[in-house]
Amino acid sequence: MRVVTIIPTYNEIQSLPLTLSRLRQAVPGTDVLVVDDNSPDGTGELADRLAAEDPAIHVLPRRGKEGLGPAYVAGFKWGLDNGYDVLVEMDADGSHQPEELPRLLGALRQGADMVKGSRWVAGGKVVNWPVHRKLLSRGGSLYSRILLGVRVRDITGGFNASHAGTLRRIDLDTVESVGYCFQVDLTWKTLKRGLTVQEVPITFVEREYGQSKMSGTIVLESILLVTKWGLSARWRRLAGKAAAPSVSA
Ligand SMILES: Nc1nc2c(ncn2[C@@H]2O[C@H](COP(=O)(O)OP(=O)(O)O[C@H]3O[C@H](CO)[C@@H](O)[C@H](O)[C@@H]3O)[C@@H](O)[C@H]2O)c(=O)[nH]1
Repeated sequence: MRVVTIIPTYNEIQSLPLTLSRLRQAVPGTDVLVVDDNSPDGTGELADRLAAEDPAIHVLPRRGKEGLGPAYVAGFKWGLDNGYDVLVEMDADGSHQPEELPRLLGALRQGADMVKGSRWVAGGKVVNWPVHRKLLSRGGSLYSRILLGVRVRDITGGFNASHAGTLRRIDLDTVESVGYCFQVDLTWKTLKRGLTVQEVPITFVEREYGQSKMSGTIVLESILLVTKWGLSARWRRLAGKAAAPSVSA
């Protein structure tokens, strides 16, 4: 099973080296793709230097800050073009623990089409996250569950693993979300295809270095897109054009 872990970066110069060394130690078999949006702090150049020292590390440089969604779509296309069987999403800032990746990969091996690291299932937790971020994350997942009719507890979570076949079934060119709503978008598209999404508990640790790129624009985009997808799914069901989505989680 050829695995690539895709790490999107924007201004992560302090966090990236430790995240990469922890990842390579915890899962020596994974290749890594850093997708950098021309970070002004030199993260891209640092990633190039690390890639020169380790053939398992690759870098996909992009023109400028275009958002998490386009960065992951570009990373997925690179991974599929290069023949990987499993594509992992992981933040650069240390909030996702590389040591937990083997459990995600194990669940994928046992048959799930997509595995989501989850803060909000039994056994999952967050460390040092401010109250407003906990509320935003839980509120976003609750809103998505109600509107989309799915059971996933942590649909906005960004520590995920998917089979190449799962991503091939999703038309990546139809991904419209630019910000963190991409995580909901990908999960929703997976469930809509009748594929299975399994949640595995993880511990999410607030970053020590740098800053979150969460913004009001990202929240607004999420509300608008989830509302649109939810209403359109209801309309299609009422019009008899679609079956109810799989609610498996
Ligand atoms: N290439 C690229 N990377 C980006 C961009 N914006 C953010 N990133 C990268 O995406 C990762 C997550 O960004 P953060 O800003 O650290 O996210 P967070 O606030 O900790 O958000 C958490 O909650 C979100 C909502 O639940 C999750 O979607 C996210 O994965 C994470 O769990 C980091 O590696 C960051 O550098 C972008 O425009 N381009």
